Amino acid sequence: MTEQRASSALRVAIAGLGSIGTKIATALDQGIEGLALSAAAVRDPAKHQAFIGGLRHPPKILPIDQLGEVADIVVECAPSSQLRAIVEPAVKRGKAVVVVSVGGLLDNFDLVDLARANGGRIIVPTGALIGLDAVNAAAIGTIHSVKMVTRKPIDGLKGAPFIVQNKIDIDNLGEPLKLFEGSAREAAKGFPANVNVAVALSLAGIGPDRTEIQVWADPTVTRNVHRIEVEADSARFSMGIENIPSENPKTGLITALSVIALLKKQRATLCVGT
Ligand SMILES: NC(=O)C1=CN([C@@H]2O[C@H](COP(=O)(O)OP(=O)(O)OC[C@H]3O[C@@H](n4cnc5c(N)ncnc54)[C@H](O)[C@@H]3O)[C@@H](O)[C@H]2O)C=CC1
Ligand SMILES: O=C([O-])CC(=O)C(=O)O
Repeated sequence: MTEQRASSALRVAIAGLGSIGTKIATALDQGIEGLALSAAAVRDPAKHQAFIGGLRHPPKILPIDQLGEVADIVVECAPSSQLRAIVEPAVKRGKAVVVVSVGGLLDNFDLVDLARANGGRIIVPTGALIGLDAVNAAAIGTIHSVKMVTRKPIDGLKGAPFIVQNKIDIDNLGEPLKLFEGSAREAAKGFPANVNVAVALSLAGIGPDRTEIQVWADPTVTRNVHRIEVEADSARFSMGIENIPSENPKTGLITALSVIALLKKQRATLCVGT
């Protein structure tokens, strides 16, 4: 990147260098047109020293609430418990925040008003899902129903609050077990690290209370499988995706790629898809 291009580059900061964050940091470090990695926040700097030192242009390491001071776009990819601490200071400064822990937005929806009041933005990527462009388009008309069925391997569901609180033994399942059926809002409470996709789907369409979801623990699958049916006045469509888990078994590999694709669009001359 020339000096002139570097100085006009959009500065991106990453909150959380886990499964998703490290892939985004690597992509930015390798070069995305018009973007530069300016900073990152980590919980335990010693643990990330080797990764950060291995980057061509190591970013500054800052506390999560300071990322908006050195970035135009902050990418949130930490646990949802950290969402507010990351998003609030950034949108107060009028910055854009890409939120992947989108389930956490439901209990912090005032952040959207805060962003609006300060000229900030909250951007939810398609993430581990598919087809939010079509859902957005259908929502311009009338969507009658959105139904989603999620199946995950046992490792991808372990520790979910719904399973722990209801003392459900999923370790010895011989066949698929339906754990939950209800709204995306309720699902996000019971499975905060599993159904961000359902919340993203709901925000693109008819909201978290009307979007219906089933969550299955399925010992017969090796991928995170999501199937969606949308019934609208413009179209009826079915979508499905079978995500290969990343090193975090709860998180599909495609999630980080979705954010990288979104970042690429920020300065791309040719943009395809909404
Ligand atoms: N929207 C979507 O489609 C999807 C969203 N997700 C969500 O994305 C988020 C990130 O997922 P992964 O990268 O797989 O998680 P991960 O557990 O691999 O990484 C999270 C990172 O955040 C770090 N962290 C925790 N507290 C921190 C703090 N106070 N300051 C800085 N860093 C901190 C952790 O040390 C860890 O490195 C999760 O909330 C997950 O549920 C996951 C998959 C799909
Ligand atoms: O990666 C997936 O398949 C979906 C996921 O974890 C989430 O929505 O949080």
